[in-house]
Amino acid sequence: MTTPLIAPSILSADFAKLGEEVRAIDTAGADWVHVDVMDGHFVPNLTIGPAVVKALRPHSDKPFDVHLMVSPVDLWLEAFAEAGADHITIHPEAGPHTHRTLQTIRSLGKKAGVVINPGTPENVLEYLIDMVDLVLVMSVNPGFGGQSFIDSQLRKIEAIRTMIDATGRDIFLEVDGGVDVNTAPRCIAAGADVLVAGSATFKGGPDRYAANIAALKGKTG
Ligand SMILES: O=C(CO)[C@@H](O)[C@H](O)COP(=O)(O)O
Ligand SMILES: [Co+2]
Repeated sequence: MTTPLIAPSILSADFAKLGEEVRAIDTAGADWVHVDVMDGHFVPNLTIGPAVVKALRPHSDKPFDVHLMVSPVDLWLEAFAEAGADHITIHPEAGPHTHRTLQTIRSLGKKAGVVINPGTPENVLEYLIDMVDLVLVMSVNPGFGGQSFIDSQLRKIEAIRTMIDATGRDIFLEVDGGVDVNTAPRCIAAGADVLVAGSATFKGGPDRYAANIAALKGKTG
């Protein structure tokens, strides 16, 4: 089975020592650093802004995968790009002109991604796929870490894998929410190549991060 890239969500890190936590997951084998940005309006939770991303940037050379759960989203693209985001992913529900939003992200020199909520069908990608470098399938409703994986999203991952393969381009297919050692292999079998994992990475504290990430990659120690 393909070895996935692992993107720990720092939403599950110790917020009192975020720089240290980012360094710890980097050393432990994280491939990307997933940053959940929530505005208390698009989703019922409030997290971090561009100043925190900028402060964390020197702590790792790994790509910063910034998941914007913010509406309206366009106002924030430049600030997160300048703060050091490498990937910026947006929800189509978070602004009136998704295609233009993706154009803007790319014009800022960043990889652009669309995030598909559990209740949103994959056909939202039909006229956007030429504009994306990654697709992020939410396997929980956005807003919180530690929720249970929604099984129905596996069928969506399979459908999006077929859509991506038909483009002939390299587009990452990422899954976010409730990913653990049990659900990870199912996501990979369905066609995912990047797994976001918050609780499953950070559980047990820093001494466990390397083993947790290895287990998500399907490598037993
Ligand atoms: O975007 C989100 C939640 O909105 C995620 O990135 C979660 O933070 C993942 O947490 P776990 O489900 O892996 O604990
Ligand atoms: Co996320």
